[in-house]
Amino acid sequence: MHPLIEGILSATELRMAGAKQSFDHLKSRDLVGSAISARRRGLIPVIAEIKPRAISRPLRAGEAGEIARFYESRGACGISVLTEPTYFLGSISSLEEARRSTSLPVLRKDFIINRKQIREARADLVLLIVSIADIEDLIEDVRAAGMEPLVEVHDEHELDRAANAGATIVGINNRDLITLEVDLGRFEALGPIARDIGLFTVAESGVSSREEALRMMNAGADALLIGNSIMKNPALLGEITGVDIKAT
Ligand SMILES: O=P(O)(O)OC[C@@H](O)[C@@H](O)c1c[nH]c2ccccc12
Repeated sequence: MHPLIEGILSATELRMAGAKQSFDHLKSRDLVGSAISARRRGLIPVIAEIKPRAISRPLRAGEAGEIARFYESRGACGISVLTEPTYFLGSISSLEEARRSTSLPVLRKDFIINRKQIREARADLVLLIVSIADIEDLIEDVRAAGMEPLVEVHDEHELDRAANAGATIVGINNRDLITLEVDLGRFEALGPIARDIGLFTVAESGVSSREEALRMMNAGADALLIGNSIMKNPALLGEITGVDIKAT
């Protein structure tokens, strides 16, 4: 494992020792339905990520809500919010703000390794990374809390594990968690296999143009997850989804 990821995991363990557990059971928002409706409107379905690390500073109060509303206006079908504070500069309050500010399904992006973390915040989807977590148990915990797991895989072995554990939405990460390098060929190799077994597939990481987005769609992606490029240049999102800005 990359030393950075190891550092994040130990910081997470420490933080969780004193974490609060608050939770409401409001109705969950449906990512699959939202992605399908985006496609019906002729848009590329993008889960747009709020990722403070990409701009090298934590967000100001209110900023996560503003970004979420902007993403919604540019045709996003979902919002992803990094909540990991130590390296990614994220926060639970950004997640709550983003969810309050739009009606889109919101994905909590963090390094979830225990069930306490799952009940820390209300999201619609929770990322579970096969290579770091005991997903066989955590998938059930996420569903018991009224949310849906988005299970992240990097290779065929992890994909099998996700499918056997009951995942229905999988994220195929183009970024290698050991070298942190991006290769869009990873989704092209694994996406079709995941689709063939009936999973909803999200192509994660490394997309920074309409062409690259189309490349992932041609490989069978049901949705894309994009962070860095749109945090740095938010106007890019409308180009990628294909939204008609004049109509918004
Ligand atoms: O910023 P990018 O290259 O567009 O990637 C977004 C998203 O896929 C990436 O942030 C991500 C994918 N899996 C993760 C797990 C933890 C933290 C972050 C991630």
